[in-house]
Amino acid sequence: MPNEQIRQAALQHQMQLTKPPGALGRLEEIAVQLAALQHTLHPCVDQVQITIFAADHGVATENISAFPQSVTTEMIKNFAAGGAAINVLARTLGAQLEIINLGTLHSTDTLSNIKHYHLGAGTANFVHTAAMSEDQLAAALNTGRASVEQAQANNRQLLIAGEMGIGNTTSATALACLLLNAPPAQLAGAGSGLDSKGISHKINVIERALTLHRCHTHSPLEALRRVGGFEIAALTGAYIRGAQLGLPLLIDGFISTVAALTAERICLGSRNWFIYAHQSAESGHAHVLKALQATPLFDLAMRLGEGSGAAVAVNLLRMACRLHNEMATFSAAHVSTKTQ
Ligand SMILES: O=C(O)c1ccc[n+]([C@@H]2O[C@H](COP(=O)([O-])O)[C@@H](O)[C@H]2O)c1
Ligand SMILES: Cc1cc2nc[nH]c2cc1C
Repeated sequence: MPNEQIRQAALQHQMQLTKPPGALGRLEEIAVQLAALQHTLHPCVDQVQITIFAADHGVATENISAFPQSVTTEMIKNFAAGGAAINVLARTLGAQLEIINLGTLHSTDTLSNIKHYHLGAGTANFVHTAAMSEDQLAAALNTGRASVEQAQANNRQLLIAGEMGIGNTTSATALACLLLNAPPAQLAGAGSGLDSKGISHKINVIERALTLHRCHTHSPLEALRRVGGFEIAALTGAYIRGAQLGLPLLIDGFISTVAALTAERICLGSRNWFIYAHQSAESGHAHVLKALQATPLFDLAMRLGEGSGAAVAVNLLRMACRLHNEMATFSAAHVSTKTQ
């Protein structure tokens, strides 16, 4: 559990800093939350791990994305070459970046700076059958779990687990519909760029899938197996393990938040370790955040994924920590707050 005594002490410390109490708004909340999560009065997020899980989705053959499935593989090559948004952000932050391919249609095996776990050439098309077998689900969850254990062994202070996979907003939407008992029309959005006709078709595809799976889905794990993706399961495993190990987890956009909700449903209390970076432009994100009682830090109308919104939030967290740790107290600065 987050340390309640430290949380109270950190709150007290904020009250003594040379500013009107509360004047640094959510920066104060962040510092206090990180203090409680890290069990220290001096929170710090200098050492950041960013892990991106990538995979393909069988449901992409239903024409539910603005981009062809081959883009997943092409983007993994781009990650390997250092040219994607998350590469730039990770370099800016001095963060460790790890890319894990869990199973794509086309092989990326020749790329030496990518980790490969070939669970299949993407998931099965969940309009017709379960997306994953029991073994594939277990392997994907384990991959996420192992990546977090390695991050902890490397003394990382903050984890960002992100994703890349053409079609994964359809998978994440179907999963959120099952977990929240919500209709697809409420949660489905444009993903990487569908127009309104494309969104209507996407809703129809998800409705057909839910008709097949709903009555067989009696647990969040089974929902994940039936309509999830390899990378969404890896994210879920990473979030559960991060919470178990007591590592603060910075959550990115729509797909990441659906995985965070899945983690919370599988392992109650996981969400105590989540910090929500941003409100994605993907329309279903607001609903999923609400279900987690989450208020993200900012809304920049981003909808990229690959952990990018979370990466943008890191410097806010760092500034919150430094303000908490380095500002003078009223007594140290000899500032009297007594009115005449
Ligand atoms: O993170 C988000 O909120 C987000 C919203 C829309 C799209 N994406 C990214 O776009 C891809 C999925 O879009 P789509 O339309 O193919 O389902 C996938 O690689 C995600 O990382 C991500
Ligand atoms: C080009 C592109 C880059 C991405 N990064 C994460 N999701 C993505 C989707 C597309 C289409």
